[in-house]
Amino acid sequence: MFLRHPALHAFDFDAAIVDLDGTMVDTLGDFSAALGGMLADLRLPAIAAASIETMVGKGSEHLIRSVLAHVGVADIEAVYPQAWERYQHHYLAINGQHARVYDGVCEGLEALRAQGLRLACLTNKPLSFAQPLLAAKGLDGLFEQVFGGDSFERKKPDPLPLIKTCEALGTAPARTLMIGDSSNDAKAARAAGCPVVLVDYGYNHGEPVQGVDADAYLGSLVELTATTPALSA
Ligand SMILES: O=C(O)COP(=O)(O)O
Ligand SMILES: [Mg+2]
Repeated sequence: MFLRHPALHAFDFDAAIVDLDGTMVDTLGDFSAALGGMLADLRLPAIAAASIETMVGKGSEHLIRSVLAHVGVADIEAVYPQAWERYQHHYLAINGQHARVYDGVCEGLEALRAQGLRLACLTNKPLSFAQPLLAAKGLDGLFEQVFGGDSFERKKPDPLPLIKTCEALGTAPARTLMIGDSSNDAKAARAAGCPVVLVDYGYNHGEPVQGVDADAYLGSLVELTATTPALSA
């Protein structure tokens, strides 16, 4: 199939790999609630959601270490094991309750599937957080494969998770489109040889996503649908 977006006319795809946080679901409220519970349990100061937003995208371990540094913990590794245990406890208790699916996600992905693309979800979130979240938001049925930040030896921006996801789908990276919201998705895609589009409404470490090397930037996943014959032919 051909995608409608002007920058993508040259590409022909068999599958798409879709990021979760900041691309399909706005999870900042969940991150904020879980980290708030963790910090309270550790008797540490609270952190604002705006600060958390800049730290999301490289997985839970990186997020927890960044938050501990931000609130002034000197010996992060000494606190880390308990912080991770408390974070996991709180996240699983509220998973999805302070999160919402972005406009256009279901329509966009259903249209890609209707045109024959195979879909996988690849997130840096732990798989045990990702699976219940997708199910709670009614997104789980869209994907043949779901992989988390702990599914492979390394996380995005390393290309390994994308290469492994292409292998699981049985598709060539050059014919597998990465759809993400951050430099982690784009760097991983470039290194794996996958074309990549980025949404402009997610979390990119506080930086405008247009500054990241990608094939196109989207305001909504519906922009990926090939409903315009003149453009999709
Ligand atoms: O957990 C994170 O850091 C973000 O996960 P993502 O890969 O779905 O954006
Ligand atoms: Mg993301």
